[in-house]
Amino acid sequence: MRQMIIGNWKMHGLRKAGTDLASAITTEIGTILKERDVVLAPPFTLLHHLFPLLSEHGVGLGAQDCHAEIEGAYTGDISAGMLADSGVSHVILGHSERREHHHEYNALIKRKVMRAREFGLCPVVCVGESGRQKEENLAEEWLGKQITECLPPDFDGIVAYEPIWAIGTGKAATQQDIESRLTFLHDALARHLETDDKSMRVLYGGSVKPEDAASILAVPGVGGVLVGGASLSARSFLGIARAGLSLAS
Ligand SMILES: O=C[C@H](O)COP(=O)(O)O
Repeated sequence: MRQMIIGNWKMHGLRKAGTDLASAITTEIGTILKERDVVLAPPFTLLHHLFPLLSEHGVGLGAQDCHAEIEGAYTGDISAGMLADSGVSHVILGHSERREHHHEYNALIKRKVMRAREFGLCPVVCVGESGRQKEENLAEEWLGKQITECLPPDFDGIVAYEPIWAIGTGKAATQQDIESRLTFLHDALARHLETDDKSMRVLYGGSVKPEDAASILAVPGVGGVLVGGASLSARSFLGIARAGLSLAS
């Protein structure tokens, strides 16, 4: 399975800075794309603007959320159809920052996942436990619930394991922690989707940096990484995207 590297810019990037960042990344992405898939998820305001550049270089365009309804009186919201119309291929759903600041819950995320599929978008569904749940040994119960409640039975998208305690803290989970959680998630997915196929892409996200990317990407079962802060610099994002690859320059 090809690994996927997604850069989630979150609420960063005015037009000039975003264009410069995307240009610096696409200029050097060619050899990386021979071995890995790369998606950039800028803020909504840059989607339409960056689509031509990214598509010309084979980089996917990701959004950071969509509404669960097709259209309607939802001031400030963006529909899955609008994303598809702007060239978006992937949409991040259920990120812990959306769950926290926009009170998103599993049943709503599931509706968004189904809507995204309806419009041909690949959902990247985030799951992850809090520090407290980890300490109290409740992580697996929580992750299992997120899998069964967020994903429809015919789910064919991507899951991103993002422990909340690792996001934006500068301290990624250990290789052992990632491996054991990913084993759990692959099993939970197979049970929920009633399949023996455990090759679904499950990404890791949470303080991934160029210096530890190779070891994270080498963990068995890791389908790639979802990168936040380090995706805001071309140098660090490219460092992560090429980590562990033996690329002829
Ligand atoms: O979507 C990305 C994750 O929230 C990780 O963010 P981070 O790399 O800044 O910790």
